[in-house]
This record gives sequence, C-alpha cells and structure tokens, in this order.
Amino acid sequence: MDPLILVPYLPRAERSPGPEDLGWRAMCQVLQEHQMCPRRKSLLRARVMDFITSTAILPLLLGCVGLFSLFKLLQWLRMRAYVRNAVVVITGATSGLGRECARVFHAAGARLVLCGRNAEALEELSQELAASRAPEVQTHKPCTVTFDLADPGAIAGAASEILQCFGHVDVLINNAGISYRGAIVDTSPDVDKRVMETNYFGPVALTKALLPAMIRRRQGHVVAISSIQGKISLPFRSAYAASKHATQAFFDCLRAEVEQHDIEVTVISPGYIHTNLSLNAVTADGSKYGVMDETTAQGRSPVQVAQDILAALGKKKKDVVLADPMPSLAVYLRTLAPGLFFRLMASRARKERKSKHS
Ligand SMILES: NC(=O)C1=CN([C@@H]2O[C@H](COP(=O)(O)OP(=O)(O)OC[C@H]3O[C@@H](n4cnc5c(N)ncnc54)[C@H](OP(=O)(O)O)[C@@H]3O)[C@@H](O)[C@H]2O)C=CC1
Ligand SMILES: CCCCCCCCCCCCCCCC(=O)OCC(=O)COP(=O)(O)O
Repeated sequence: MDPLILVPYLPRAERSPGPEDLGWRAMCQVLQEHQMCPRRKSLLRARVMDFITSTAILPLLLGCVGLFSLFKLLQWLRMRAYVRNAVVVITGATSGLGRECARVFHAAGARLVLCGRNAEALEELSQELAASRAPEVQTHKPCTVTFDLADPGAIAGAASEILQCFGHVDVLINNAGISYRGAIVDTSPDVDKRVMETNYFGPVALTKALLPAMIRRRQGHVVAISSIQGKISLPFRSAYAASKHATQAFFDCLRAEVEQHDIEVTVISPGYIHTNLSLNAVTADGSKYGVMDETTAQGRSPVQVAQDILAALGKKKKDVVLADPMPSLAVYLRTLAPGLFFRLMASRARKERKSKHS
C-alpha cells in the first residue's frame, strides 16, 4: 500500500509534530510497514508456493491430468472395441486411403470385406493382412469381392456376395472414387457420367442394397469418404466436386432417415492425401491424367487419415473434416462471405488457365 494515500486522513498539524502526535505516529507506522513490504511479499509468495506444492493444488492438477489421460485411454479402448470382430466393408481397397483403412481396421480386429475392381490386387492385400498379426487383438483373414462400382448391373450381385462373406455387415466404408481435371466446355457428358457413377450412383446403390439387412438387425454404420470438395467447388474439378456435393447431400439425408433404426452415418471430408488420386484422375476427353500433382504429393499420409477415420467412427461422429487450416477456412469463407470466395475462385481459374497456356 502506498502510505501517501493516508496523508489526507491525518490530523492537520497546528504545531511542529512531536512523538505524542497521533497523526505523526500513524504515518510512522504505515511507513514502517511499507519498508517491510518486500520481505512480506516474498514471505507470502513462499507461503503460496508451499500451499501449491504441499496441499491441494498440485495433487488437484495431477488428478486432472490423470483423469484426462484415463479419459483418452478409455476413448481409445472404446474406439478399438467398436471395430473388434465387426464386419467392415471397404470399397476401393486396392490403393491409397482404402488400402490403409484395410490395414488399420484389420489391426484393430475387424473382419474385413475388401472390394475393388482388381481381383489380383485384392487377393495380394488379403494375403498380406492374413499373414500379419496385431498385438493383443485377434485378427481375421479378409474376404474379397471384385466388382466395378460404375457398372449399375454389378451392384446387386456384389451386395449379396458381400453379405455371404460373414453373414452381415456392421460398417460399410464407401471409399472408392475417381477424380477429374478439365474445363467444363471441353468435357464430354460421358466423363461427367463416369465420375458420377463411380463417386455417387455406385456408392448410393451399394448402400441401398446393404441397408435392409442393417435395418433388420437394427445395427449398422454407413461411412462416405467425401472430400473438402463436397463442401466447396474448385475450378476445373466440376464433375468431381459435383459428385462429392451429391454424396454429402445423400448421406446427410440418409442419416436423418435411418436414425430410427439405430444406424449411424458418418461423412468424412478429407483435404489432400498422398495417394494415386491425381495419377488416376480422368480428363475432359476421358483419358487418364497420369500426373502426381504437387498438392497430392504434399498431402497428408493415408495411414494418418485412416487412423483418424477409425477414431471418428469409434466416436460415432456424424460429419468430419480432416484437412489443414486453409481448406477448412475456405469452407467457412464459402458460407460466410460467398462473394469473396467466388472472386477468389475466379482468380484461381484465371491463374490456372494462364499457367496452362504459358
Ligand atoms: N487423395 C486425396 O487427396 C483425396 C481423396 N479423397 C477421396 O478418397 C477416396 C479414395 O481415393 P484415394 O485413395 O485418394 O485414390 P486412389 O486412386 O489411390 O484409390 C482409389 C480407389 O478407388 C477404386 N476405384 C476407382 N474407380 C472404381 C470403380 N469404378 N469401381 C470400383 N473401385 C474403383 C480404385 O480401384 P482401382 O485400383 O481398380 O482403380 C482404388 O482402389 C476417394 O473417394 C477420393 O475422392 C478425398 C479427399 C482427398
Ligand atoms: C479467412 C481466410 C480464408 C482463406 C481461404 C482462401 C481460399 C483458398 C482456397 C483453398 C482451396 C483448398 C482446396 C482444397 C481441396 C482439397 O483438399 O481437395 C481434396 C481432394 O478431394 C483432392 O482432389 P483433387 O483431385 O483435386 O486433387
């Protein structure tokens, strides 16, 4: 306390102050206390530290950290328990994210049904997984089903083959997909259809074919691997972005409709992942793009994304964005300031066109 603030309250001295003067004595006392202040402060500090270290707060802090760790451990155990022995169907298991999901879910004890177009690649992966063991978890030899998602006539047969593998389906991961690069004016409608068949109509038909069995058991989890491009549209990605927007919409509707049957629906929207997606992308004339884009090469590791997907399913999340801050911010910008977002996309289109022609 600053002793000078007491001065107005001291009795006015009408003569020179003596030791018997009350005001004088009060001031001396305050000034003495003021001199003692630094010592008092350090004493007080020491006492507070003693209190923290020896009494309530430190044990309380340690308790909080302990509880948090326990909570995280329980969450992890619940997540692994969620897929242990569960029948998990993965489409597009021959490459990239699908293949890593297969490895991660197998290691967590899932009974896998691996789907794809390439029977040989599926068998190879199945053998690899069957030969691998996971600590403290019983693993299972996967089953494989070969079909083309872009062939509407193949879906019903594929669905019954899938159901025959283990008798039912707990989790369906609609992962298979194809990307596209091209200008709308140059793109043949056949290319639009091919992208939509693979990314939208195929997964929708497969989901519908497996849904009745899930509804009968009042159990099931349908997952759609969409994309950030299911929430925002980039120039020269029309068919891909359209197919992913349609995916988001369909599975959002499904979630609301099947809640009454205790069926979960999760839509995952990843940003760039380091896979063969750009290499396998289709161009305006239907040919293969065949380039590993820098954005793809610098994307997240598919193993990490597969682990995040497992965690999201264990927590029964409904809609998950797995992307870096910039794409995630772009999603908000599209909603909150659409005018600005559209200008940015137009400028992106101009730049891309310019770099193509230079
Ligand atoms: N990589 C990325 O940056 C991102 C990817 N995604 C999404 O992740 C998913 C997986 O793609 P990703 O692993 O990256 O790419 P890949 O190209 O590495 O894998 C695609 C998988 O889909 C399969 N597939 C393609 N067409 C068909 C078809 N007609 N019928 C059956 N299977 C088919 C492929 O099988 P086949 O071997 O027979 O060709 C392959 O297994 C896609 O839905 C994609 O849109 C989302 C955001 C970002
Ligand atoms: C408040 C500041 C906000 C700033 C936002 C600026 C807008 C910047 C645009 C960012 C675009 C991000 C695009 C991300 C696209 C993406 O992650 O796509 C994933 C894919 O599916 C990849 O497929 P592709 O075939 O295109 O490689």
